[in-house]
Amino acid sequence: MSAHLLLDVTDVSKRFGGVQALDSVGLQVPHGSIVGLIGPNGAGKTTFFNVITGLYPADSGIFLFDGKSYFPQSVSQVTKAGLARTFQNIRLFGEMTVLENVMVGCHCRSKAGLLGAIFRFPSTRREERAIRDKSHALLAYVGLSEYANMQARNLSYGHQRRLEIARALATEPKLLALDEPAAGMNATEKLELRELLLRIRADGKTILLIEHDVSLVMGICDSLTVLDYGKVIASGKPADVRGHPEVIRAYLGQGAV
Ligand SMILES: Nc1ncnc2c1ncn2[C@@H]1O[C@H](COP(=O)(O)OP(=O)(O)OP(=O)(O)O)[C@@H](O)[C@H]1O
Repeated sequence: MSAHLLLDVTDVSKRFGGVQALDSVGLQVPHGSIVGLIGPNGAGKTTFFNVITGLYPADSGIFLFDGKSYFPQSVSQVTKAGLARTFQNIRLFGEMTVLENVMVGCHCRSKAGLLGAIFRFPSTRREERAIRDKSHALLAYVGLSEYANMQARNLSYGHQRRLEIARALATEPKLLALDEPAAGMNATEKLELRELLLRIRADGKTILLIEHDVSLVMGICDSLTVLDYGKVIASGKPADVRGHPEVIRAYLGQGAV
């Protein structure tokens, strides 16, 4: 494994009945980069996310994260290892406030156990205050401070997507995996998202991105991997992938060249 790779997976396969959703897929994500995973509907992108984040067991595959073997067998193990994700269909706690949603993310790094929660030791209270402060800082980072006390379900769609990113960042990930973060956003929200993703990379995080917005993907990704029917059909720099005949045939179409 190359030292500059944060995520290095090879030969990942996953079958659902008669559908080979992933067929010997390999994908490498260098530290500090934004890597895009693209392809037509049903190509296997979300399945790949589900496998690397422990939602679905892979049928086979070799998984290396930050130089170590890792086995994505449960979401909590994967989060602890330093991989956080968002979902194509937003999964916030709608009845909780915006701030509380981020605090939930912080709790996976907290030390207080059940006894601390019941007896409210001074150390537990100190930790709670720190979590609250950190959550406010994260809301400021994604531009949602003014909505901290609003119920999450009342946020606009674009803001809900930003909140999901803040909650994922709260787990202190090395790798942030985003599943179609621009879906349903208007042009202004997409521009703001682009700036946010570039800032996250500039601040030293690594991003793996599924996204159908071709101009966003081409504009911010350092490299791309393209899936079609569960197989990698191309990977490389955006400019090279854009002109790849298989990618044009399967996904981009002639108009994109
Ligand atoms: N839980 C599941 N059970 C059965 N089949 C599934 C399951 N999840 C995905 N599939 C199938 O696996 C294939 C890949 O689906 P997947 O959702 O990973 O594609 P995708 O590239 O993310 O598509 P989209 O861009 O539409 O989100 C599809 O044929 C899909 O129907």
